[in-house]
This record gives sequence, structure tokens and C-alpha cells, in this order.
Amino acid sequence: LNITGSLTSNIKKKMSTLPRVYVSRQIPPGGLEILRESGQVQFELWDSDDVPVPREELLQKVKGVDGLLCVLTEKIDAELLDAAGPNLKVLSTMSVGFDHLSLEELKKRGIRVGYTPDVLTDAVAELTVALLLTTSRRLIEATHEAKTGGWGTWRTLWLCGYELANSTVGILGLGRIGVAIAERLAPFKVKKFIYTDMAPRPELASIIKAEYVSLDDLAKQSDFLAVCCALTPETKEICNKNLFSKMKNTSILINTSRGGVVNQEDLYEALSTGQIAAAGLDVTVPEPLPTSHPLFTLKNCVILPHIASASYTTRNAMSALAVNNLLLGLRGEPMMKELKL
Ligand SMILES: O=C(O)C(=O)CO
Repeated sequence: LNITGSLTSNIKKKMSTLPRVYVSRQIPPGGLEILRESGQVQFELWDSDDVPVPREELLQKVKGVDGLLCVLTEKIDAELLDAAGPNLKVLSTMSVGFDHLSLEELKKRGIRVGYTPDVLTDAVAELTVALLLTTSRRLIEATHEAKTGGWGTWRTLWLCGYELANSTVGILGLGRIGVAIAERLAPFKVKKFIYTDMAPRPELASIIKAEYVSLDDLAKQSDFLAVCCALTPETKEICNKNLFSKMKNTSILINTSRGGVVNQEDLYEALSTGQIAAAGLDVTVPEPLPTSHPLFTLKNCVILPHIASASYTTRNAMSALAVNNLLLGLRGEPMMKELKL
């Protein structure tokens, strides 16, 4: 009994000196198992994937933690970092996007930040192609017609859409994901890839033989415009009335980056007046987009609930990478994927 007692108290003592971590979501097993088996931290978890942790609860739970693992629904701002206090040394987000993080506040406090690029590139590129084809070939309208009696005789122009063969595909923001999308679209016999970014990115562009053009030219020339840029103050609502007015009436906009890159009122106007042909959106503002939103009334707008990276393989890889970043950061070692602040 004595031996057990002292063992238990030793384990307890060891436990209480381990770094404390809060995990703001029930993350996929790929990462959770690494966290459980590491023996490196004591952690508490918001044990649900159906609802995000309420802000008040999050503000309480982060008090005094050394590490925080979050997902993109949590706003990591000055208020939250103040609530966490000076112990917080590492933030790890299970996302490639980091527009939910106030980088300035994190930098000011010397907090290191991990994120999850690369592991989701294939899944996001695949979904972007799926959304593009769904939108351009009107698949949602077509299945609806087939199911609800709209399917009469074979008709010459019924449910016609636009094909990729011989088209010009524009990429707004050329990074890993834009390249992966172009690589998948090339076999569809795309004629030309063009892109714009803050500056030319010759190394990436050469992989897909893409030509650097101005934003104006991107709008004017693209038959398909894929939005792949991060949401930053520079890209906020960059897809607006001005851009849509330069696009062809036959053009299609696809957005799998962040909803905030698109001005949704302007997009509604462009789609409902035929200024552009169609749009496929995996991301919106807000998320979820209320079912009463006018964009849902349009046949030429396909809206998905932010699922671009949602494959089992990818979500488990993101979870594992986020946990590894966190553990490495807490040990003071370089993370696998760390943001330079
Ligand atoms: O990782 C991200 O930033 C997403 O949007 C979801 O994969």
C-alpha cells in the first residue's frame, strides 16, 4: 500500500509539473493519440466536434496554459492571449489558414505559432476541381431536374455549361494549392494558365507554365478564376464589383480560400444579372452561411460548407501535424511547420 501510495504521489507530482495544454476541439485520432501517448503534457480538451467551444469557456480554460491547440473557428486575439497569461509559449492551429490569429499580438508576446500547410494541398486541390466541374457543368441543377420531373426529352441546349478544354484558367494567389489545382486541370486540355500575386513567383509558375498578369488582365482573360490566396488586409474583398465588371459573361469564379476575399453582395449582383456565368464557393462570410442568404436562391451558385480539406487522410494528417508542432514548440525545438512572425 505504501509503495503504491508513494508511486501514485510521485506520478501525481510529475504530472503536475508537466506543461499544461488546452485543445479547443475534439481533434481526429491521428493527433489525439500522439498527444495522449507523448507523456509530455497534461491536457484538457473541448470534447466535441459538433459545436465550437463557447468563447467564455475558452477564456476560462486557457488561463495559465503553456500551450494551446486550436482550429479555425477560434479567434486568437489580444483578449484571449491576455486571458491565457504569460505562461503561453506555443500556439498550434490545425489549419493552413491563419486569418483567425492576430499575428501581431502573438509576436508581441513571443508566442510561437505552428500551422498545417502541405498535408492538405492534395485534398484541397481535388475538391477545387470537383467544385469547378460541378459548377461549370451544372451538376447540382442537373440532379435536381432528374429527380423532380424536369427531365423531358433530350434537348439541344438544356443544362449546357462551359468546358475546360481550350480555356484560360486564372489563379488568384499562386501558392502550393494553386499549383496543385493547375496540375490537376492541365489534363483537361486547358489552353493557358495565368496568375496574379503580390509579385511574380517564377519558381512555382514554371511548374505549371503559368504567365504572370495584372489583376485586371486576370479578370479579363480568365474563363475560370480560382481564388487560392490567403485572406489578408490586401486581399479582403478583392473579388468585388470592379473585378466582376471586367470578367466575361461566360466566366466562372471558384473560391476555396476564405470567404472574406469575396464581396458577397457584389457577387450576388454579378451572378443574378449575368455579369458572370456562375460561382462555386467552399467558403463564405459568415460560416455557416444562413440558409436565408440570397446566394442560396441562385441556380448558378454552388455553395459547399467549407469541406475542401475534408478527407479522412488529410484531417488525420492535419491533426498529427498540429500536435507535433505543439509538442516540438513546447520542448523549445523547431516545429515541423512554423509561421515566421
Ligand atoms: O486549413 C484551413 O485553413 C482550412 O480552411 C481547412 O482546412
